[in-house]
Amino acid sequence: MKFDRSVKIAPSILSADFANFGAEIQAVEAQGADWIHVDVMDGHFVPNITFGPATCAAIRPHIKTVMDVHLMIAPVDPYIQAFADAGADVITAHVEAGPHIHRTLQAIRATGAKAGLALNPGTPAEVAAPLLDMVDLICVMTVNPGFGGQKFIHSCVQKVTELREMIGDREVHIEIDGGVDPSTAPLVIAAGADVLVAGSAVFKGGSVQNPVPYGENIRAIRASV
Ligand SMILES: O=C(CO)[C@H](O)[C@H](O)COP(=O)(O)O
Ligand SMILES: [Fe+2]
Repeated sequence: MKFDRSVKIAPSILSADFANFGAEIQAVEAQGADWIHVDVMDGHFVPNITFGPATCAAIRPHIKTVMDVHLMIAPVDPYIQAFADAGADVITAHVEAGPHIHRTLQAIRATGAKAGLALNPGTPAEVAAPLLDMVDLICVMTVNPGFGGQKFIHSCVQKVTELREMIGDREVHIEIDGGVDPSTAPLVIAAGADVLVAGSAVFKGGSVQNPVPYGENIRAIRASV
């Protein structure tokens, strides 16, 4: 996976048809998705449950681009190798999910996957400062994690500005996750983000049988920035 700073749109399959992940992924990629964002929730770190490494392994052959796995689970460390074996290109863990984020990031990189660090809306940018040389991506949550379709929290935009400044010329992506649509995307891109996760804003109005709205929705976000 080569680093580049261009704007990337990563549809979250949290808003896809759970009985049809393979076809949904192929549809959004055909309609212009740059990465595929995969939300793993455990009903403990967040109040919702999605799926685990077996589902990730099953959908992997359908992804031609980048498999971006967002782990909303605690603990994280016992499961890192399983998600790497499932074919994740990026594995993102939350700083709030345990006491040893430094060890977690080391363990992710040791698998060969890119290491992501996610920050909840209530977590300040400064927590990332000692970790900047250990991360390939910082995921700024712009909703409280657990559900799709929530409202973007505007106070998080300032955090993106602070992180962009802290990152300097390091090759670290800033990803925005939650409530991204054509009205909020320009705010975070202007602040320095380059990866836009979007679930409801990409999948709305379309289906595997009628994927054209997926393309329209992706193009609307791209055109807005
Ligand atoms: O991590 C997530 C929720 O915890 C999802 O990636 C995020 O909410 C995307 O959904 P939407 O674009 O509908 O807000
Ligand atoms: Fe996510």
